[in-house]
Amino acid sequence: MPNSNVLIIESNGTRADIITSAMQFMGFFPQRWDASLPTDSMTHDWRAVYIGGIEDETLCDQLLASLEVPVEQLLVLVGSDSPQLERLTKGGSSHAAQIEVLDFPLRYERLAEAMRRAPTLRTQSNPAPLRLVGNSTAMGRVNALIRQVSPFDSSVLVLGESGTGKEMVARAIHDCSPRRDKPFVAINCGAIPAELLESELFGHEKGAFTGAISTRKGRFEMAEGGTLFLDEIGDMSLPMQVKLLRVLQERMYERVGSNRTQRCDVRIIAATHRNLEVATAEGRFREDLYYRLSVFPLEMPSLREHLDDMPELITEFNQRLQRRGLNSVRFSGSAMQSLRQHNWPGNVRELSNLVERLAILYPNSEVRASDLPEKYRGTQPIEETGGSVVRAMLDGQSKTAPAHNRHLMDAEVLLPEGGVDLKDHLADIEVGLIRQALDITDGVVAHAAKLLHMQRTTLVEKLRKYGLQSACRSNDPAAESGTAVA
Ligand SMILES: Nc1ncnc2c1ncn2[C@@H]1O[C@H](COP(=O)(O)OP(=O)(O)OP(=O)(O)O)[C@@H](O)[C@H]1O
Repeated sequence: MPNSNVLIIESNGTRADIITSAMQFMGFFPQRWDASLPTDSMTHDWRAVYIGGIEDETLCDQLLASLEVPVEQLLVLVGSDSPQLERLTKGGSSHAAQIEVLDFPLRYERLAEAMRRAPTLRTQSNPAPLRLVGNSTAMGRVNALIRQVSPFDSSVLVLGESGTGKEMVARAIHDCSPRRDKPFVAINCGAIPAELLESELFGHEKGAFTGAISTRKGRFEMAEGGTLFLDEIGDMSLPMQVKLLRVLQERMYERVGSNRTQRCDVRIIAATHRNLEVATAEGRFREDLYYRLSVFPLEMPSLREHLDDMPELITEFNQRLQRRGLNSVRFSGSAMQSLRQHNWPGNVRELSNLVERLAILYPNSEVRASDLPEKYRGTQPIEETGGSVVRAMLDGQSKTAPAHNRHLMDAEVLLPEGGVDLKDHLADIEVGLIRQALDITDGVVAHAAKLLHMQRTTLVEKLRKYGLQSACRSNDPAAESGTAVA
């Protein structure tokens, strides 16, 4: 299995089956170790190894060594009754990196939590890293700042609305820095309950608190030599802020339950969508910590401020979909015009989600303005005016459009600032009006044709051209593709 990323070393067949299925369910690619496998068939993109019933210490160490993954990049899961448990958790094995102990019967949530601790691998076989896209002036400024700050160890504070790419920037800084071959570890300070955050950040000793069944490394230790990304720092509790400040000042910390002080060499990049100056003024964020973190502030533009990057961002998201084996999607000129008018409160993440949604609805096809979900259709004057005229006609039960209303339609057509692809735009209007006519006439093609002042046969042709047969009544012959209707 060339894509295997979790190695299962377990002599008990039932146990091996359980772990393998759970890993597959979580989207990993487990491979069961088999003594008959040549060792070189096992050099893959390993992320974790499960060690269960294996008696032979030397073989266990040899297997770990053969994985060819730097120790700090490997999660070692050990069965609580494994013959290797004591040796591994006491640090007797020179290979053990991050260790998680699993009890049986296995609980899915426990396994999922343990797997979330698997450090991101940075091996040559890793999938292509995500690209930070953008040639606009605003993104050009961001890229220049990334290049300027990367070579140094200064703390960076990335500010900006949700979904603007703050985490991507943090990764980009790490990837351009001399620490690039060391781990990049991210933690969302807002998502972890305050009482657990300390042990998440600094680790804990076995027995430090109820549930601390084994010694565990914290994120600082996992990021040693590399970069620690503290997301949503503005949500950190005040007592935790004090502890973090001490690490930033002294570069030292203790695991929870230990009085042994550990030194750390970690670059800090923090991010928040909150206004930390206001939080500081209101006493919710320590001023001294704020100044420590914001040595180099980097403000991310909202998507509204770099709309020119939208085509390139869409191309990037399509490529990401294709890498996941999904379809891509195209946008017509008028659909792009509509998207430019949207406010994008969720920023680039919202755009990425929209592209994925439309790629599922319109696989490998072109999305027109009228196909967009309603809130993205913007204020395309032509379509909206057309729609309101037809609705007004029907509200008044009139079958013909008064001349002054037609004039009103013409009067409200405004040429967008950047010009318009006229053919495309007119097709959009046509599709929009046909859809509305069918809607109003309950899909009866003859009635819709009358409303549109055209021959029924002409409308049937258009329905075929635009693939709108499904909008007709199912017993209307026009609904059947390829049916010639006189
Ligand atoms: N310039 C960009 N180029 C390519 N992808 C981007 C860019 N900016 C954001 N993205 C994508 O948008 C999504 C959100 O980005 P990211 O998680 O970095 O945002 P964030 O600001 O950290 O969000 P939050 O504040 O919610 O944590 C991700 O899928 C990311 O890959």
